[in-house]
Amino acid sequence: MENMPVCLVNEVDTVKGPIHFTYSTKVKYLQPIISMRSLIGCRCISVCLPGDAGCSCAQLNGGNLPFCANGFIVSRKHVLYECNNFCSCSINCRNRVTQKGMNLHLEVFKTKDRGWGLRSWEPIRAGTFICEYVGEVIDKIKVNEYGEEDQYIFKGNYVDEKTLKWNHGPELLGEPSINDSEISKPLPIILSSKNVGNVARFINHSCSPNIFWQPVLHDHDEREYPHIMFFALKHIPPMMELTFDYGLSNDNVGWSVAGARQPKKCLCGSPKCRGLFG
Ligand SMILES: C[S@@+](CC[C@H](N)C(=O)[O-])C[C@H]1O[C@@H](n2cnc3c(N)ncnc32)[C@H](O)[C@@H]1O
Repeated sequence: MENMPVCLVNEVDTVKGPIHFTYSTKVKYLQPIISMRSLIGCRCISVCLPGDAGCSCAQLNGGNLPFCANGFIVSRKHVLYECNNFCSCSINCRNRVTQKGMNLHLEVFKTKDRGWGLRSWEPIRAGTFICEYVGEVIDKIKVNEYGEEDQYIFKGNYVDEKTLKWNHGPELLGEPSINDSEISKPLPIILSSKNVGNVARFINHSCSPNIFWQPVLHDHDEREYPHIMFFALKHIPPMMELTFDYGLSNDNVGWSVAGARQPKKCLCGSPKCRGLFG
């Protein structure tokens, strides 16, 4: 179903594979995409160019394009707009990255103490698109019903647009971070990949993560329901586990929250481990 096959490897015990779930490359929304607000296309010929005042997609991204020519993300936004079906630019436009799907040889592997995890056969450069968090959108009203037992819930916090710096995400350019805890708000979208999901459901938490998520719109314009796309925060050697920071719901630190109602004991092994996550 993916551009590249995904391997499943267990060198730790005799378990054959994860508990059954339906693999999907598409988010299951509460309503069909066709009934959602649609994006407006740009009028660029061939490809969009950075800094083009006439490109409406660049304007939606604050006046510039969020990807460099070879597809690495160079700016983080509250929501990032890719070019879409209504744009006149070609599929080769640099502002079409995540919509093309994942392009890495990823492997789901059994960790010693944290269930299954995800890693890549190839080295990954900082800023590379990795994969989307695919799941079923959960009705906010019903989240308590789901949340209790569901370790595959994705909930995120985002930083207010006014305070979001161009290079927000300290390790992307090696600058100090701003204190998220005082200014982060919950992202409206909540996803569960318990029953329907993709490789992203196997990404474990780390207090020193090597990937981050970014909300992206490319096939509808409902800002409340962006796609959650993962990118490399730093250069990642082959076979190193891919991890993101689930955050800690109690004190709102970090960008995202996943897991059970109560924070869990963290086994990430980082020297900067906070001890708990979720
Ligand atoms: C979204 S799932 C990740 C995939 C999961 N390891 C599996 O086997 O399906 C989240 C769950 O993985 C485990 N987990 C993830 N990161 C962990 C960490 N740093 N320490 C301990 N357990 C972790 C916890 O059980 C958590 O609720």
